[in-house]
Amino acid sequence: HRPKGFPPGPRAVPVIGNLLQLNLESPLADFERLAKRYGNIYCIFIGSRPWVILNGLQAMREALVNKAVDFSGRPQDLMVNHAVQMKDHAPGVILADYNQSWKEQRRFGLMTLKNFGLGKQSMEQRILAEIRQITKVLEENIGKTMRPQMLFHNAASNIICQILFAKQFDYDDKFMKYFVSVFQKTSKIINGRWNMIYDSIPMLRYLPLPFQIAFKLFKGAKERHLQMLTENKKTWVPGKPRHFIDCYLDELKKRGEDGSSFSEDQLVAFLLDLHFAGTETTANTLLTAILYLMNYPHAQERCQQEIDKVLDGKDQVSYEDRHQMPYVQAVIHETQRRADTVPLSVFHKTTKDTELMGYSLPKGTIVIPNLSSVLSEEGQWKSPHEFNPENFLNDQGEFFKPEAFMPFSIGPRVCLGEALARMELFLIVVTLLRTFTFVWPEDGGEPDFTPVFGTTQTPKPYRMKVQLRETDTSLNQTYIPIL
Ligand code: HEM
Repeated sequence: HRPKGFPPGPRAVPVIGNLLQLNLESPLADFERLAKRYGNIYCIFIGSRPWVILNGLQAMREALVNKAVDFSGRPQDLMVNHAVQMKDHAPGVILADYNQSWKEQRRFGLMTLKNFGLGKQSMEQRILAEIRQITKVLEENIGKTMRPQMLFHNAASNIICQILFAKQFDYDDKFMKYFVSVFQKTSKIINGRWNMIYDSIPMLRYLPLPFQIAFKLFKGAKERHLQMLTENKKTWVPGKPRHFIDCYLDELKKRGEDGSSFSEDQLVAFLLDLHFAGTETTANTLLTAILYLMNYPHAQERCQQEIDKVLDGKDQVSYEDRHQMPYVQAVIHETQRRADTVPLSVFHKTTKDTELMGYSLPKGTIVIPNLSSVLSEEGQWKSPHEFNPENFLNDQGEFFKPEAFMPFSIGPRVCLGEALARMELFLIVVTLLRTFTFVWPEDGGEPDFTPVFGTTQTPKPYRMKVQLRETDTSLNQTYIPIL
């Protein structure tokens, strides 16, 4: 049943709604087709429930920024809630509804991440430490062809683990491998065929279908995070925080029983949120970066020239150097645009009866920001459908960021880890390109740039050839024969 004044959409059938009209492997092409037919706001039915899809910059800005309060809720009764949320009073931050508790947790999370950027053991140092591990693995593979999937997942996971637990794991560590695998698997189950089926047909929820796997995996992940918390509590010294857990425990102690939203259950939920969101997103963006750099060797070479010029005589890159590297910045942003890492954002919900571009949306309507549609929207980009760093360069060759660049979403729910993610992408890409050249193997076949759909999209698995750059003399000694 379509409420009065509701956005238009395809006719739905009872019980399953529009389910059979969507390609459940990836609904993105269907969403684009429906936008052409019905406009930038339309509605589909998943089961008996309407989902309103927002497309294009204008609708996104109108809802998420101009009417931010009305559109910043989160649905509470979808498969993802049932899978991730073990306790009602501890929703964490990603899936928390728009309320005081979410505000407190989010503010604390932002502050804590920011404070890690200060002091001696700054965020930048932590990332650079991880880059040394990546470089070691790549050095072992010079002249060889390797699959980089695990490497970048391990590295991204390790950076967030340094913040959460002050731990940098070896790449064959069991704890780390467990989480990387949980995140890879669940990211595909919680957005795709299985969540749509679960959310459409409640009757099927108890059958042994793949969504049960997601439930089990998240439960296991939470148990391990709880273990981490229990262990760290034994050595916690109030007022001397070593990592995120300690900061949270300090806050909890400070607040006492003040009725705020802080609790150990919330902390465990927060750890999972940051660990998950911090691993899959950055890893898949990096994988996309290498995929494009290999297949656009001129772009790779131009980055290397810029890097060599700016870093001449320096030991290592610093995040400040980005201001002198407009082309590298453009390439990284273009990679993010093409990676389209979180295509449908995290689902939103209206917090009250509201209106959007002439349509009425009752309180509690599920709203899906189709970020993917903005990242390739015609009229917003010089080359909307191709890889072209010029999308981010003006006529003077200076870096600029078009308004339609929103891989982190916009508005009050904008990605909490944006600053960290951008720092990671810059430091990692620059350091790797300074030392290595990445080459698409001769027997690599035609590259396929279409990502595999999920909450986070993944480039199709590929192989890369690692070459040491000729300019790096320290590792590239020439043999001089003795006469
Ligand atoms: C390239 C990397 C990343 C991308 C593309 C990305 C993208 C996104 C998007 C699209 C959202 C949903 C925003 C919305 O609901 O409108 C989000 C939320 C979030 N992200 Fe990220 N993210 C990235 C990295 C990270 C990292 C490294 C962290 C952890 C430190 C993180 C933590 C979060 C959290 C906690 C939220 C929930 C915010 C809230 O609901 O208030 N993300 N991210």
